[in-house]
Formats: sequence, structure tokens, C-alpha cells
Amino acid sequence: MGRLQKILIPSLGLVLAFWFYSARDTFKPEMLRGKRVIVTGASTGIGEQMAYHLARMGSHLLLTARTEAKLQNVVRRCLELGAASARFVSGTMEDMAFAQHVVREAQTTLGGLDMLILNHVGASYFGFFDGDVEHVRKLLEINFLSYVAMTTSALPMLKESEGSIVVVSSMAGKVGFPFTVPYSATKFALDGFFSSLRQEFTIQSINVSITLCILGFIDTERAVRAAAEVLAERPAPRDECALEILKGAALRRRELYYRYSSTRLPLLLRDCAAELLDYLGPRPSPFLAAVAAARFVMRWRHPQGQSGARSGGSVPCSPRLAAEQ
Ligand SMILES: NC(=O)C1=CN([C@@H]2O[C@H](COP(=O)(O)OP(=O)(O)OC[C@H]3O[C@@H](n4cnc5c(N)ncnc54)[C@H](OP(=O)(O)O)[C@@H]3O)[C@@H](O)[C@H]2O)C=CC1
Ligand SMILES: C[C@H](CCC(=O)O)[C@H]1CC[C@H]2[C@@H]3C(=O)C[C@@H]4C[C@H](O)CC[C@]4(C)[C@H]3CC[C@]12C
Repeated sequence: MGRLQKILIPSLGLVLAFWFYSARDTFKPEMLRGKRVIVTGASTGIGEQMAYHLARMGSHLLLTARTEAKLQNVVRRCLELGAASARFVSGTMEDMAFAQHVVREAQTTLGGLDMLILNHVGASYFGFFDGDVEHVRKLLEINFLSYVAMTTSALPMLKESEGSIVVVSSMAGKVGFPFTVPYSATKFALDGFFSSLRQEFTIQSINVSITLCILGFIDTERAVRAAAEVLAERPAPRDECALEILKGAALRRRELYYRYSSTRLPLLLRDCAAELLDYLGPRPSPFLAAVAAARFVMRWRHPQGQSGARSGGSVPCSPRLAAEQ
């Protein structure tokens, strides 16, 4: 009987887990047909690609970014691809009044809102933190506060439609890596705000889903220009990334990882071997990553050599730079 219990209970657990995961909904493009969607940061990159996918699925689109000429082209292409309707509002998300204005446009032109896709990101840099506090403040306004402002304004419409909020974040919003200090701070803030808000929605039975998207390196122009020479990782395609975000949103997933292998798996490591993940960092190159891993193991086996080994002035020294010195 005892042996039967030892086998039967875990087997039952496995069967239930398999049933739970395999019985989850599957995505169909019709899910987004006729939906009224705002996409921010839609003039280039992942936002532009999301607009094209939504257009093919027959959604109503309200696009926004700063550059009017680019938005005009994206709207034209969306109409060619089959969007139910497509329009844009141009302006900067440094201005919270503009963020709220975009949401009001959805009310007046679309008569409501089903999905709010928060994707825009202000320009930053890939390098050591330079101490520019004003840059951090400005980036927080663009990458975080405007997301809060738009969500707050859109909530009455989203409650009405039982709609969705999609927050495009990054691995840099889950794990601290060198060279993205201001950017990473804004992405961590998004997790804090939206993960807490999701809990409150559940408590209050508010049927508005929040999908937090954790992305790795994607082949958009700006990201490739900033980081491709430094990172060993090959960037993933932006059109596939855009589609995965929309699938996750339509299925009302709480979090989405793209690509899974370069985001979810390192995050599992974060929870059980955070120091190793710190040492590997944003994988500079296979050789330097191996050097960093070897150094980590050596230090782990001989902990007396630890003090000061990682400090390089006031800013921690990364494995990449440490190995280069
Ligand atoms: N590419 C990558 O490797 C990764 C990207 N991500 C996230 O994905 C999202 C999209 O990134 P990606 O497509 O690469 O970025 P892009 O730089 O290609 O696009 C950024 C968009 O934001 C708009 N934008 C920039 N500044 C402002 C502003 N002040 N006000 C309003 N709009 C602005 C830009 O348009 P315009 O200049 O016309 O205003 C553009 O449409 C971001 O949230 C980013 O953090 C996450 C992980 C990795
Ligand atoms: C530095 C880039 C922004 C440049 C600019 O604003 O002009 C960053 C934009 C996206 C970043 C990548 C990202 O978010 C995913 C990874 C997160 C890790 O913490 C670091 C490596 C990333 C590939 C990261 C690299 C910098 C960006 C390309």
C-alpha cells in the first residue's frame, strides 16, 4: 500500500500538471479581429511589427510615437495589410498630458479600447553608469511614468471592455546586468507597478489582464547598433517577437518570455544561483563567459580571496571588463 501511494500520488500529480498545461487555450488570429488597440512606440522596431500583425488580423489601430513621417508610412502599410482602421497621434511620452491625450483619442475615434500595448522606450546608452541623474529621471518619465499615466486614463474603457494591458519589458527588468543601469531601473519599476496592480485587480474582481513581456536581445535597429558588437548572443527576429507578444496578450497570460531559452532559463538560475548569473552577465562572448565562470568557481572554492576583487571604483566591475583588464 505504502509503495502504491509513493508511485500513485506523484503519477497523479504529473497527469494533472500535463492536463493543466495542455488544456490551456491556443491562439487564433480571430481573437484580435475588430479589437480596438493602442500601440505605443509604433514607428519602428517591435511596435511597428506588432502594428503589422494586428493589421493582418483586422484590428482597429491607434498608433503613436514622436516621428510623424514614419507613423504615416506605418499607417499606410497597416491599411494595405487589412486593418479595420488605422490612425496615429504623434508626440512625446516625456509629457504626461500627451500620454493621457492618446488615450482620449481612443475614446473619441474608436469609441472605447480593448487592448493597450505599452511598448515605447526613450533613448539611453549601453555602458557604465555615468552618474547623470537627470537622464535617469527623464528615462523614468518616458519608460515608466507615461505607462502609469496611460494605464490610469485607459482603465475605465478597459474595465468596460474587459480588455488587456500589455507591458513590454526586458530581461533587464528582472535581473541586474552591467551597462544598462538607467534602462534597467525603469524596467524593474514596471514589474513592481504592474505585478502589484494585477494582484489588486484579482482582489477587486476586475477582469482586465496584464501581460508583462520579458524580452531578450531583439534585432531592432537601435538595439543592434547599441549592443551587437559587445554581446555574443544573436538577436532574435523582431517580427516573430511581435507575434509572440500578441499571442500572449490575446491569451491573457500574466508573463511572457521571448526567447524562452535566453530569458526564462537564466531567470531560473537567478533564483537558485544568483551569484553565478551575476558573473555570467549579458554573455559578452563564449570565451569571456567561460573565463568569468572559471573565476567564479575559483572564488567559490577559495572564498578568502574575495574582498575587493570585484570593485572598480564606485561602479562594480563587470566580468567582461575584468577579463579584458
Ligand atoms: N530590442 C531589444 O533588444 C529589446 C527591446 N525591449 C523592449 O521592447 C520595446 C521596443 O523596443 P525596440 O523596438 O527595440 O525599440 P525602438 O527603438 O526600435 O523603438 C522605440 C519606439 O519608441 C518611440 N519613442 C522613443 N522615444 C519616445 C518618446 N520620447 N516618446 C514617444 N515615443 C518614443 C520610437 O519612435 P520615435 O523615435 O519616432 O518617437 C519608437 O517607435 C521597448 O520597451 C524595449 O525596452 C526589451 C528587450 C530587448
Ligand atoms: C542599450 C540599448 C538601448 C540603446 C538606446 O537607447 O539607444 C538597449 C535596448 C534593449 C537592451 C537589451 C535588452 O533589453 C535585453 C537584454 C537585457 C540585459 O540586461 C542586457 C542585454 C540586453 C540584450 C539589452 C542590451 C541593451 C539594449 C540593446
